[in-house]
Amino acid sequence: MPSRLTDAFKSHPVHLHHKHPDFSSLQELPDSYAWSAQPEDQPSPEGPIFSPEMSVPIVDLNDPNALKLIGHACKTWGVFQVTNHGIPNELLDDIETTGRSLFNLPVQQKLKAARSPDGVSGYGLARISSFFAKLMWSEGFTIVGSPLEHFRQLWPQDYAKFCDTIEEYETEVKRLAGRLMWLMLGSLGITKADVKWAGPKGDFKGASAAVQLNSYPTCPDPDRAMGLAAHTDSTLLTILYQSSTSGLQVLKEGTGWVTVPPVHGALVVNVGDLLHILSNGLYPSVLHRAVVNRTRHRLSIAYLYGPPSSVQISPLSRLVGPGHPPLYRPITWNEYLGTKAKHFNKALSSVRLFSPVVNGLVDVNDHNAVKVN
Ligand SMILES: C=C1C[C@]23C[C@@]1(O)CC[C@H]2[C@@]12CCC[C@@](C)(C(=O)O1)[C@H]2[C@@H]3C(=O)O
Ligand SMILES: O=C(O)CCC(=O)C(=O)O
Ligand SMILES: [Fe+2]
Repeated sequence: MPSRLTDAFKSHPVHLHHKHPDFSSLQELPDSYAWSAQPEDQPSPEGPIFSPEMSVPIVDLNDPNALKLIGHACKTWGVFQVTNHGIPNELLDDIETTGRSLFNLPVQQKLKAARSPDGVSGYGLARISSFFAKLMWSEGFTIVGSPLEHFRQLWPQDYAKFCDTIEEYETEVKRLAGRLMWLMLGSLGITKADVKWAGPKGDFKGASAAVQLNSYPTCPDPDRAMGLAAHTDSTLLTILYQSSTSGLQVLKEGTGWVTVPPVHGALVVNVGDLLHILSNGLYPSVLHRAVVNRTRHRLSIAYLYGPPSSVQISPLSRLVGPGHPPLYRPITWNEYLGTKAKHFNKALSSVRLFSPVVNGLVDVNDHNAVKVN
């Protein structure tokens, strides 16, 4: 039987020994949450620099040039924002309300739907927490497929309306993800005939995905705290709704951390590790993180989109040839998630066929796991 996304961590359970925090009771930042500043976090002596080249591109999907603009954004940034994407603002408001209702529940209630160490779905700390000595100022809730089972535990009387919202969002965002896949692949000259696992209609019907609700409560000392530590996503692509509070930052080579400002109704799309592999390294899987703030409880909703979980992903043959050897070995999404659970930010280099140093190639995705303290 082919494996499912829900089986991804069966052989790589992630044990988090941290207590689940009640953020609202913390008036001061406990030492366990105090991250020391990294050199790249220091403000530049000239102050913040703003210019169009320094901003994550915004692409209007109705623009006749969208394909080209997306290709350029993927190559230079690995991330862009989209407008006119077809997901109604009312649905974005509804999913934000659902997320807020969930995270506003008492901790003991949320823990009724806790994610198990070898499971994917449920409430808990970010999976990558186990790689860091310090705790992140956030909590998350992961949903794969139907949220029914967990939502019944959270709201025994009231779960139906919340389930409907999530399911409606999953339908809409899945359609958008398929459309974005063809725009991102199309910008590399890839056609439907090149990607057999996208299905006969090219609709990525068997794709797997997770909805990740992230909550970043108000923080008494935001400059020393970290919402979600720097990471790349183990996906083909991720679609993020970051509501109206900023917090998402992406690392731009040569510039440093760049804030992605919330644009009303826009969604952030980033290249994930598996699209980096498919593109044979042409599109970087962008390193990103979330910072927190003193006065606003920030919510973000990520749609983590990947291939059917047992399809072998490898550099597309059209992008491989003399002078362009395949840079990565084939790997399934489930196997890759296991590799990420073990190696975190070194997961991509662990599936790389050629060492970037030995071959004189610079791998923009050769990030080291940044352990703080
Ligand atoms: C499919 C998945 C990707 C993810 C692990 C997960 O099973 C569901 C949660 C995802 C997430 C969201 C926050 C950041 C991240 C690194 C994490 O800890 O959980 C990603 C994982 C990932 O992309 O590797
Ligand atoms: O909250 C954010 O802005 C980032 C969330 C994120 O990176 C993720 O869920 O993978
Ligand atoms: Fe992410």
